[in-house]
Amino acid sequence: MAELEEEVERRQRLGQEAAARKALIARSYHPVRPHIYNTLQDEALAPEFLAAAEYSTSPGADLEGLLQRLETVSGEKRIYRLPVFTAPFCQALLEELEHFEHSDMPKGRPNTMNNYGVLLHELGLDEPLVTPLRERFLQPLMALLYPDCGGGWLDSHRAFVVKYAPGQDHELGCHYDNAELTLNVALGKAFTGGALYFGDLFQAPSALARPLEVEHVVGRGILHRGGQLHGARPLGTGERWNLVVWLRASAVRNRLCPMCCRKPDLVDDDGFGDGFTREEPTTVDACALT
Ligand SMILES: O=C(O)CCC(=O)C(=O)O
Ligand SMILES: [Fe+2]
Repeated sequence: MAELEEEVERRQRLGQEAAARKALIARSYHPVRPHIYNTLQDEALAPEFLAAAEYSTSPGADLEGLLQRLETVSGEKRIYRLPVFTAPFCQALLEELEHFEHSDMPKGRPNTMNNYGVLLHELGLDEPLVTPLRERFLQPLMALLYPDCGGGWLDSHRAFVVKYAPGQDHELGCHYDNAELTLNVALGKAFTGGALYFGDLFQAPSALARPLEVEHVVGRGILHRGGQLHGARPLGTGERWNLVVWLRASAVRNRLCPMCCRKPDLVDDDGFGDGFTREEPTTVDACALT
């Protein structure tokens, strides 16, 4: 019980501590690639990603048409893949993240399973990079791919970078995300191993019976439902940095918390918090299992 109480208190402090780190970083951190902090430009995005997003916003766009513009990794598990950023943008983002990692700035870690990596909102990258990525590009794509999981109702996110390297974290246990939908982009560097494995939705009876192995491809992003059980195999060689964006739809999660599967009991928090809102939920067609 004491351990549990301590964990509850730790989680209650997270929002305030993150806000304090963000303020300190904004005051004293000097980026090495300042252009990363400018508003996201189309030039940073892979042509395939731009084309898929543009198609998704065009009149008459449908799922079948979109599926011709991206790779279906598993139709049954509804896992898809497509290039997201250009190689030079991946490189610049990696250089910036590595520079920050080596700085003496305070760092909030992505979650209890990752001891390295960075929370993008603490670095000040939410407003210029992740929010436009979600609103302009991911939302139309996700609305066609996952209309039943809030894909058309995304209104917040939690974005972070996970890092695996020799002597640091090297694998990730099986889990489901605190997200309706997830984008996971392999930024680099060069590595072997580290494949993702996917089971079924976590509510399914034998959800991890026959996992599907999915190798990362540098520059490409994997799209999946947050509730799909998954983990990362051990890193072989090299260093792996991935950008993970947990996408949230308050219209879905306000009704049922995706972590505890109960009606949420809310407390105030800073920023996006965990993506819940106090507004009357919009009516969406969501399946309780997704
Ligand atoms: O290591 C990876 O690429 C997966 C990361 C992940 O699933 C997560 O952070 O939620
Ligand atoms: Fe995950």
